Amino acid sequence: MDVVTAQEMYEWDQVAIESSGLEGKLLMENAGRAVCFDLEKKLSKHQKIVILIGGGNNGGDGFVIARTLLNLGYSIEAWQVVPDSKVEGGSHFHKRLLENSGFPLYHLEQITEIRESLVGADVIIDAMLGIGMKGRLRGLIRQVVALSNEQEAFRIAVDLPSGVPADEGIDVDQAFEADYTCIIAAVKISALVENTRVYYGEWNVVEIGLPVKKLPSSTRKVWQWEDAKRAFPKRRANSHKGSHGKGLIVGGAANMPGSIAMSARATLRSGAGLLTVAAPGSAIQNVAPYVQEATFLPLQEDSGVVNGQIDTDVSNYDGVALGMGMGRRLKSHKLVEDLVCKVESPLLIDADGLYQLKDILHLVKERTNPTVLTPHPGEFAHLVDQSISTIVNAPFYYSRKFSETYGVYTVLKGPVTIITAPDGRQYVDLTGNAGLAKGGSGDVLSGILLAMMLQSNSIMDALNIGCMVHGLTAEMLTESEHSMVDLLATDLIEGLSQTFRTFSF
Ligand SMILES: NC(=O)C1=CN([C@@H]2O[C@H](COP(=O)(O)OP(=O)(O)OC[C@H]3O[C@@H](n4cnc5c(N)ncnc54)[C@H](OP(=O)(O)O)[C@@H]3O)[C@@H](O)[C@H]2O)[C@@H](O)CC1
Ligand SMILES: [K+]
Repeated sequence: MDVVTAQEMYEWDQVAIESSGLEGKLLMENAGRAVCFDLEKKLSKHQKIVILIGGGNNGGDGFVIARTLLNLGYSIEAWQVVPDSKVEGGSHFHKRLLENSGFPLYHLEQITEIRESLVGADVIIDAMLGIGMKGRLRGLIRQVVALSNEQEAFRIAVDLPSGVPADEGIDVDQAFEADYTCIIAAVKISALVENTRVYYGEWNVVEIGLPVKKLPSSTRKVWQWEDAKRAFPKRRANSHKGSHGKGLIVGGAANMPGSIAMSARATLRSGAGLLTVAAPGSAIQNVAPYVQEATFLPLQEDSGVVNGQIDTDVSNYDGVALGMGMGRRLKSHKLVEDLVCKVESPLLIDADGLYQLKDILHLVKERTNPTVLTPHPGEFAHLVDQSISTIVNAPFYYSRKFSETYGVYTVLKGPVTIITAPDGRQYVDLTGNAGLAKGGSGDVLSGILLAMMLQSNSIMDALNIGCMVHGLTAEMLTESEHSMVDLLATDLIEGLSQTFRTFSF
């Protein structure tokens, strides 16, 4: 499933029209009909449905939707909310088709004319503005949006809720608050970004007949079940413990043994062949009983906190994860720097390890082996010197810029997790739920990611599968024995078995 900006969407439409001869009017017919067939599962013929139609091509879709639903016998009141002079091209063609089919079309000139209809509506469909919206909502459409939002009716948006831009990083002061959005052809970035995704409600993407083979390939995609099926590492019947990677986890502190213990147990539960945990000796005694399958390496410590370099040869490992539960004391800085320079296998850095990284990003950039950073928005904001709100409102831009600048894989965690490769390719993970918004779930994720990195030939596949496994486990557990309230990070680890059973492709 592709994720596009407004400009990319226009380019797709252009390719469709120019290279395959698909006329704009036909595309609009396809789009409108695809939306109707998707909406049929949400609508009933007893409902009073008001459809609001704007002047651009989004409005053009609206004329097709009104005509198709009327033909199907739905009770539709169609309102054109802009003057006739604004309805041009394909939209004008479909407006005439609606009228020539013998259906009424109401013209809105003042907000008071539509009040009664909106108050009495069971469903309001917004086909006023799509990817062509610019700036803040204005004029009569702004009033219509405000009045629609006050109603009890079920609100549906076509392609985008009016008032929401397609792109990220743009403030919204008012927009149609949809319960459901039927997105046309490809997910628009704003459906995945914190300040705008709330306006979409639930959403689905409909196919409209674009010539997929001719379209420029998108560098942003939603990671889906079929992707996991293709990429999930297979365990061969004749494999042994060495076939599934030898991992090292470095972190922990005497007063926080839980973090590294959870990471380690999650790594083991996710199929790693062998695991060593390097932590201050005072932490190991509390970690060991929880991960009996691991071996341990005591680190130099000072009052329960790592202090100094690592003495062991780290070239023996196939993958290293660093930082969980290590604390932010200056003493641990040397260890982080040491590992960034010495680790020749893929290196994942999380949590407190990220905190120590800001001054040594130039060393990260010099690494020739893959580096994976797994920040939440707060940690990422600290790394890139931006505010958290700037990051969460333009996460695609900032994570791509960061990954490209430092040559790292970035897993920007959140309700929507964005995974970016050093070459700028991005995948979005939509699994998981609010049950994960708890201390420890990040530690579990790091453990799963390390295990996947040990078992896969592709870091990008490993990260995407790991995020999906983590999110699906939360979903499965909250559908069965747990709720989002009580779910703990440790429950996730024990729930992994259930998820991996469904991954036995
Ligand atoms: N391209 C294709 O072939 C296909 C496109 N498709 C569909 O077309 C949509 C894109 O259509 P689009 O490009 O016509 O833009 P659109 O979203 O209708 O907006 C333009 C209108 O908005 C108005 N307006 C702008 N800002 C405003 C504001 N702040 N406040 C108020 N008004 C504002 C602007 O008015 P003006 O600025 O001219 O006064 C103009 O009237 C896309 O989302 C999808 O639904 C599908 O059918 C598949 C084929
Ligand atoms: K719309």
